[in-house]
Amino acid sequence: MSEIVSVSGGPTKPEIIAVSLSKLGLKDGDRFADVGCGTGSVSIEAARIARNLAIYAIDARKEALLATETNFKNFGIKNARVLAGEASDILGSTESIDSIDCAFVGGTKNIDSILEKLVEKKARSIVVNAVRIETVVRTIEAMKRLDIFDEVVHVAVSRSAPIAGETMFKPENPVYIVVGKRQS
Ligand SMILES: C[S@@+](CC[C@H](N)C(=O)[O-])C[C@H]1O[C@@H](n2cnc3c(N)ncnc32)[C@H](O)[C@@H]1O
Repeated sequence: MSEIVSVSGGPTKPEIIAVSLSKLGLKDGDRFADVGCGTGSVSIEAARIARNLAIYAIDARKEALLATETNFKNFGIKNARVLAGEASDILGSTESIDSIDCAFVGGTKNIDSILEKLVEKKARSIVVNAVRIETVVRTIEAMKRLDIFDEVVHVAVSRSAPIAGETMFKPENPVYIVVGKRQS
């Protein structure tokens, strides 16, 4: 089994990916956008849940794109396009992507614009991960303006760690999972 190549900010912790993808509700054949893909770990897990996904992995950082390409190759991810640049520009262009069914947003720079573009692309389900409270509030407000706000889940995970031959728990940074659904 390959080890995932990491970059700063990623990979997203597996427990956070699990809750995020369960909220997303992927279906076989969906067009899935991994916005701010970092290492691509969310796309890799998404491809285990749903068959024949068309994956659009987007990041503005060169090192993230290189890690995603390596990880996709090592984990046998097919039918994926790795797109370089500002997500709101890429999602706004009809040349790169004509429609999206579900989107995971792990990179929240320009979140208002990203959400607008995902709604224009007819996304039925959007999940945003945020650690800063200001980003959480901005995301909720933008989703309410766009009439897609569903819920926020605050996830706090503690992981076992050895101590003097026994076991203690160390807390991970809490993450807010903000969920948007198309009303219809
Ligand atoms: C926290 S990391 C994502 C981690 C990723 N989910 C993983 O599992 O590796 C956030 C990433 O989003 C990217 N990013 C943030 N805002 C962006 C934007 N507006 N457009 C493109 N990339 C963005 C950053 O470059 C960074 O690589």
